[in-house]
Amino acid sequence: MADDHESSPGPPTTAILFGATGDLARRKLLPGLLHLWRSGLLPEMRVVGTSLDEHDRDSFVQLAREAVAEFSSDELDKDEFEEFATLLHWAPSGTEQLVAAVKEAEADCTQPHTRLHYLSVPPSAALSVVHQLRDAGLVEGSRIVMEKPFGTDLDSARSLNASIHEVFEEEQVFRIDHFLGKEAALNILAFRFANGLFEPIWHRNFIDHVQIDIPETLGLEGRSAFYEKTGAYRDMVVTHLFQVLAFTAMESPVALDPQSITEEKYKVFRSMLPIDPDDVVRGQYDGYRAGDGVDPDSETETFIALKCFVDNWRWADVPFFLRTGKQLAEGQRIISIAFKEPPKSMFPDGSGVGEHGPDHLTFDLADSSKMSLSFYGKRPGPGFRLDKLSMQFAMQDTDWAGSGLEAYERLILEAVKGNRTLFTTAEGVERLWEISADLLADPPPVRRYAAGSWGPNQIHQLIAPAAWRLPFEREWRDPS
Ligand SMILES: NC(=O)C1=CN([C@@H]2O[C@H](COP(=O)(O)OP(=O)(O)OC[C@H]3O[C@@H](n4cnc5c(N)ncnc54)[C@H](OP(=O)(O)O)[C@@H]3O)[C@@H](O)[C@H]2O)C=CC1
Ligand SMILES: O=C1O[C@H](COP(=O)(O)O)[C@@H](O)[C@H](O)[C@H]1O
Repeated sequence: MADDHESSPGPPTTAILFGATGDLARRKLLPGLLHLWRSGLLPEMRVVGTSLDEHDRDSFVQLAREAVAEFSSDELDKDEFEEFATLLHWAPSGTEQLVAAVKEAEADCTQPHTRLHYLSVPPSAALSVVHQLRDAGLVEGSRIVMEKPFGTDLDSARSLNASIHEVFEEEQVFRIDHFLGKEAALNILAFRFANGLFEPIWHRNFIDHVQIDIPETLGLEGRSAFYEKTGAYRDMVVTHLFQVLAFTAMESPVALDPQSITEEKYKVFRSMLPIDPDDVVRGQYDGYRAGDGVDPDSETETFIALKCFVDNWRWADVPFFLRTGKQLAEGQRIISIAFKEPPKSMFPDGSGVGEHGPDHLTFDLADSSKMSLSFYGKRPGPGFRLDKLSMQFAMQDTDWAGSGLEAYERLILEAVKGNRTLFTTAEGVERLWEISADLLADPPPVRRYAAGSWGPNQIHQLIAPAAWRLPFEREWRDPS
């Protein structure tokens, strides 16, 4: 990342999209590839789509046209679709058909293309695709993007990694976690390591606790059969929330390069204590069991809140509270760092100090980054009455508004360039399953919660005497 700035174009690329008719491909990958091509970041591109569906080139182009019309946020991308369509090819299922389609796609190319195999398929299909690529002779010099979840526990993750390594070198494997491609997540690194202000207080002497809170309002429309085997812990925590935790907790990397960042993240994972099932609240929203493909007695959690610890010199005894779930009251993605209260207060009882929780710093991981520093200040007027005030920053309010790449676009570009900085490694993934073993073996009971609520009541005991920062007492200020 340091040498190869993201604004430089990637090499000529053939993106081979397995699962090209699926939800992720339609919502993110096809619009993202079009955007990368149109913006000149992947100017020499071919796309080969494939899935188990019966398609040909024309019907695939039509599917991509509809996907772009529905999901692309950039009107110009929509306008230029027809030219992009000439770069699309379809491979009917079968190894020979795949080889033929890649050959056809690259027939008019004047330079060698980097082949990027994107496995946007259900986890159960991933290994068969890996073996198909081996049989098709499409492994050498290529890169492979693997979607989460990477296994369902330690044994399955080890076995999946071992099987992948029989075909691909680890350097060719890009395990994607799209939260690591979010502009706002990367801004945590900038904020922490490009400024002198906060890093000196970024540890247990000054920080009381950390919250990583990602409630979602959406339910499981069309995904309940997949989700029933996955649940909130595997879908969100062992993936996105722990990765975000690593960015928040890691030591300063030696450089902005894959090895340095990966080393520091892995040190965080190694320092994490095993998740104690007594520190976990699981929930399931009313109505989940009626979903297609869901067991009527399902114990799958659609909500999880937990307390965990990074047991190193910087963070020993500082609780990290994580929460995420479906069908909750609000959709938010925040990290909130709560500072310790002053040891003594000169302010008399009733002055308001501490009444609204600790002073804290909040990062909003929404597509356009926001940050807020909440602190106590004096209310204007007679006497000495204190209230919570805040300094807020919104990227949307700068000249850079709208110039970022969407997370999948950034990660596809980095994978094509062979830059592994923002991807997870086999050992990192395995360590996260290792600390999850006690919880997976002995999960606490699933408690019901009403759709549209904030989850089961037990979440308040989990975090007491602190309180969840969400729902916010005050809204983010509208920058405009
Ligand atoms: N959807 C999302 O928002 C996110 C998804 N992911 C991950 O992305 C992956 C895909 O998810 P999603 O798009 O939602 O799933 P879908 O079920 O919507 O799509 C899966 C796609 O894979 C195809 N497929 C299934 N088996 C094979 C196979 N053996 N060879 C080739 N293609 C195959 C399906 O084809 P057919 O329809 O013909 O069966 C379909 O096109 C999963 O690993 C998921 O965990 C990760 C983050 C977010
Ligand atoms: O990977 C996943 O992420 C989404 C949330 O991602 P976002 O970028 O839309 O916030 C989540 O809804 C989904 O269940 C999960 O599989």
